[in-house]
Amino acid sequence: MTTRISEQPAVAEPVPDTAAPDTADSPAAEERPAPPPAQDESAPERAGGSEPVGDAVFEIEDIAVHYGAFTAVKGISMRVPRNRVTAFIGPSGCGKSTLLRCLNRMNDLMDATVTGRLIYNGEDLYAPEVDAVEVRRRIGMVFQRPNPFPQSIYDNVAFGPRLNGFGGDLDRLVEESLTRVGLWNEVKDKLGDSGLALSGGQQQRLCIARAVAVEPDVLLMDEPCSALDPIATLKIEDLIQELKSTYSIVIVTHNMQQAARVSDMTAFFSVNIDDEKGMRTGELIEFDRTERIFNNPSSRRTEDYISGRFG
Ligand SMILES: Nc1ncnc2c1ncn2[C@@H]1O[C@H](COP(=O)(O)OP(=O)(O)OP(=O)(O)O)[C@@H](O)[C@H]1O
Repeated sequence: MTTRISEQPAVAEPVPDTAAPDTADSPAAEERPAPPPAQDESAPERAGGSEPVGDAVFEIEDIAVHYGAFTAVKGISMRVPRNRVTAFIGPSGCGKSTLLRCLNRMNDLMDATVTGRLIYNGEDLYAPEVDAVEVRRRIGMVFQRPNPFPQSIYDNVAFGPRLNGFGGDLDRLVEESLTRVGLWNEVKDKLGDSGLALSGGQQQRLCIARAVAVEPDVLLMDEPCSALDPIATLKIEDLIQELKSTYSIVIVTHNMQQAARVSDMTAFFSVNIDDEKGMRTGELIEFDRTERIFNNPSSRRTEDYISGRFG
């Protein structure tokens, strides 16, 4: 049974690196051929809008996000399936990261107003009694740039559990978390070394280990490979495939091949330009199985974007 977030004790969450610059995805990663899309018959069909989806971790209902007078996205309705990888793709500025940040109330930390309804495990994520800090523990986030704390590898992973008052075997939890992300063998003899001394790819896996150490329900990833080389990117993509048996994952990516490789469902967003008001507002164009989005999209706008006719 799902624990209600409004019943959870308050804990703190790792500090995000929201100032990370955009970097292009690795060209070599782009060149790797996409594997045949998964034929997962249990994946929901047509999960956008009001269409039913088997088991949704998030039900997004007519969400809009405003930064002051500027409306960044509006009219977003979709149901994000549990224990699947859902990719957000679309041109720069269409609001992918903005929507992602709604899913763990990270937008609360910015000057953003969220309207509409966002249901997480059957509960209104924005209800007054919901503790936003607890939300960010249960819904972890990984950022573009690896952002380990300037502490030891061990302490990076132990940080969240310690804050939560974890009373179990911390050494074991650290080992399990690092094993989960395929980092244990690489770091087991230098757990006291700084997390900042690791390579970029190792740092990103350390950040994922830090996120999973507090046993979240959902992992949000905002272009997690954009600062990594092709080998490190491949490791993170493999890791995402492994983690989805335990977590629901939502990933923002500029890399369409990456979306095709790692995700079960893909949401394509675009920008609606109102020249009269000078407004550029993001909107959801299509949300469907990844296979369908890439092979047989319903919308011409999706097709144009996928085929590179519009960027
Ligand atoms: N903190 C903020 N304050 C004001 N405006 C913002 C803020 N964050 C994003 N925006 C604006 O909201 C719109 C959507 O931005 P967002 O970063 O969500 O898009 P995106 O699709 O993730 O873009 P990209 O692919 O370039 O990262 C943009 O016009 C952006 O300038």
